[in-house]
Amino acid sequence: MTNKKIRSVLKNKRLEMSREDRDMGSYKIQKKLFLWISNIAAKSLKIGNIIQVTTFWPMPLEPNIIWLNNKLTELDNVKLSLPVTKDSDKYLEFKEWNRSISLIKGKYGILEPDSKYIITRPDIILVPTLGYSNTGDRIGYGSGYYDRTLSELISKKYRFVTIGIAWDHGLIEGPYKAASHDIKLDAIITPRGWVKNPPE
Ligand SMILES: Nc1nc2c(c(=O)[nH]1)N(C=O)[C@@H](CNc1ccc(C(=O)N[C@@H](CCC(=O)O)C(=O)O)cc1)CN2
Ligand SMILES: Nc1ncnc2c1ncn2[C@@H]1O[C@H](COP(=O)(O)OP(=O)(O)OP(=O)(O)O)[C@@H](O)[C@H]1O
Repeated sequence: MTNKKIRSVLKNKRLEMSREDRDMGSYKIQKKLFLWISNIAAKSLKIGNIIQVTTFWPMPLEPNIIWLNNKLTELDNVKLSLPVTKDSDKYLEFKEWNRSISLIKGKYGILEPDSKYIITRPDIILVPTLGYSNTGDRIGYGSGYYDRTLSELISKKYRFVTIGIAWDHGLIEGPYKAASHDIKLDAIITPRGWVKNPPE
């Protein structure tokens, strides 16, 4: 199957989810992720480190992680940022977000921070993921924003952990042949749990 075909199959499966499945699934993802991130934050707090977490503001059919985003603002040593698309190129910028920074509609109707401060070195990146394999391959909407942005961070030798956030049905059946530009996710979480375990 081509990536285009996989995308359309997965988008249809996503459309077929009931409101209850979406709500319960989002709840499970957020609960596990909050536990994982707050554990890391607690360890880092002891050594006085701040954790930069790049999350995303969900689109209507994606796992709804708004509760998580708000909850993470309560952790003292966690700083959040959200992806912002630019008109000039297809790289994402990660802009600082907290409860006193308002969100404004950007491209594709996605909410983005109304802030000027760009985070260049995230520690943890939550990546919206439409399709995935058990070994961390990822399919997004096909514009390559995350592949481009992550490969740039890797080329700068920055160290960070990527967590794909997906629905259970996003598992790609059969062998998946990744493109050379595809960046593997370090871990993937779905309502059922971790598909690929995160480090630590
Ligand atoms: N919540 C969220 N934020 C994100 C992304 C994402 O996938 N999800 N992105 C990931 O790169 C970036 C924005 N890039 C995007 C690229 C393409 C489409 C897109 O093709 N949208 C379809 C409909 C999507 C859907 O079916 O829900 C469209 O507009 O027709 C959306 C976002 C950064 N922010
Ligand atoms: N590092 C890169 N440099 C230049 N172009 C890239 C890079 N990564 C991906 N692309 C281009 O982006 C396009 C989309 O890639 P791909 O189909 O892998 O997207 P995706 O991972 O599904 O989408 P997204 O990251 O937007 O959610 C392709 O045409 C690809 O050539």
